[in-house]
Amino acid sequence: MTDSILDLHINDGLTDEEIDHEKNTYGPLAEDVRELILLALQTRVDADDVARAREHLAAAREILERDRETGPYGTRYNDSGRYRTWGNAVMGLRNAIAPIGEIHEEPDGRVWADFRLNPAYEGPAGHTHGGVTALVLDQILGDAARAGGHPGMTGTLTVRYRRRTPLGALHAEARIDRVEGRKTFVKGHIADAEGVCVEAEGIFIAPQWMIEHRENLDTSPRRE
Ligand SMILES: CCCCCCCC(=O)SCCNC(=O)CCNC(=O)[C@H](O)C(C)(C)COP(=O)(O)OP(=O)(O)OC[C@H]1O[C@@H](n2cnc3c(N)ncnc32)[C@H](O)[C@@H]1OP(=O)(O)O
Repeated sequence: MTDSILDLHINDGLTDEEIDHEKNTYGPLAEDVRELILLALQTRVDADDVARAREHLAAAREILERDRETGPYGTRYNDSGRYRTWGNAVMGLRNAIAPIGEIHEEPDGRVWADFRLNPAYEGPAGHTHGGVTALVLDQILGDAARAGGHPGMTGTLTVRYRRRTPLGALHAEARIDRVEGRKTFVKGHIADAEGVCVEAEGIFIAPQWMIEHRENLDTSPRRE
């Protein structure tokens, strides 16, 4: 387990220009697929049109499969310190299910994101699935720990659902509460326009392997 995490931290030697090219090539593809996920849920066209659309999708899949990787994306970086976690389930640029585009880090340690959850994230009718809000909070709280200089794995995440979280425009934020040795305690929440919907507290623990290999890991503020 430990080795596989370190094995997936790879300096792939790309130039900044090559990274920008990849970003401009594959980012819009993920956007299109994100839109397709919603369309699969919402389209009302008839069976013939669905069949026709599926033929086009099969053709697109055939093109995309001509040259592909098979494993997880991991964390990739280059010599100028640009870290890419583009497969990340919450904010990966190339991951069509990732609901967050950008997570901001403030000098005072606050980490935040404004994002939208469309109906593909539904749990209770018309509202956000509780597992999705927990997913977002795990990432935001973990990022607050990392941005504050205390990266760790989630040991415990305690989530309190104070009221139903609507779909649509949401805001998430977190900051470090305290640090006790290898354990970092982080607090955060998700809010809609009316106020806080979900609160969370996380304990992020730096395992020994992470401390030993810290200089090679994803602790850079220049993560994208
Ligand atoms: C960095 C970018 C942001 C990433 C955001 C996404 C975050 C994630 O989703 S991470 C994935 C989910 N988490 C995991 O898979 C973690 C799996 N678990 C582990 O790897 C280990 O159990 C880990 C790292 C949590 C603790 O392992 P280890 O370092 O061996 O702990 P150990 O030496 O037993 O205990 C150290 C301290 O932590 C405490 N502790 C151990 N496990 C936990 C836990 N699960 N919860 C709370 N405290 C714990 C111990 O009591 C001990 O405390 P003290 O020092 O006061 O006695």
